[in-house]
Amino acid sequence: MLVTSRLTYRYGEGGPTFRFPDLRVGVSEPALLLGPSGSGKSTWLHLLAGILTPESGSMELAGTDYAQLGGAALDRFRGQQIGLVLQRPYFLEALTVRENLAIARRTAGLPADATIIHSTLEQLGIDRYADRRPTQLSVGEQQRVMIARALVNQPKLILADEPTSALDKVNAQRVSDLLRSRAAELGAVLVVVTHDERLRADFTQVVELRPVTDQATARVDP
Ligand SMILES: Nc1ncnc2c1ncn2[C@@H]1O[C@H](COP(=O)(O)OP(=O)(O)OP(=O)(O)O)[C@@H](O)[C@H]1O
Repeated sequence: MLVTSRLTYRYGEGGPTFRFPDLRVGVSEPALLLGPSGSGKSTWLHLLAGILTPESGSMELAGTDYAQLGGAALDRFRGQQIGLVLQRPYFLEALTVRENLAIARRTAGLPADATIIHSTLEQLGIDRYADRRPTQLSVGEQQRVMIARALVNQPKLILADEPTSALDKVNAQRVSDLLRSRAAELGAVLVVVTHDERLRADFTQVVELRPVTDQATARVDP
């Protein structure tokens, strides 16, 4: 369960304060955070990912308020508990797909477990690309490798930032299906941030940010 309360963030002194809606997201209740450009979606995702530190508020995952963590403790928590999927793939290009996943595990202080790496690639239908470099794959295949890397540490929270915006309808649906089915299998909470309205029907909770600059408010669909 991910539970956030009264999260706020401000870019520098004098900048607008973003006040984010409280979230309560359980396993098998994936949440979609929608909002137009500039409404603060990426800011929100970066807070949830522990990349930005909130000005105030709490974020609790598996009993830990990680808004209170910093330094090495936050790095370890993020590496082991949170899997991040971004809009555009980025990889260590000199390394193979398999090696990219191994690095993701080692960076989080986990052993590079060949069995887990293989089964993660297999579940995403990309085990045959394990020894290729990511640049030798299509954009859609790279997207699946990025999802595999986000899942390889078996995180408790999967966050995805605009994972489908650059994809056509068929591939967008495939990515949405993969994220939801893998999250359910791992017993992980899934939160997707997007302006892609096509995803709305796939998600249990939809939270909308309004395009306001000094205060972000939301409507929560039951
Ligand atoms: N580093 C920064 N310094 C100051 N202001 C910033 C910074 N990053 C973002 N902002 C501002 O905060 C607001 C929200 O940005 P954010 O990227 O979170 O929006 P978004 O909803 O994700 O937009 P998009 O869909 O276009 O990516 C924008 O007005 C943006 O200009």
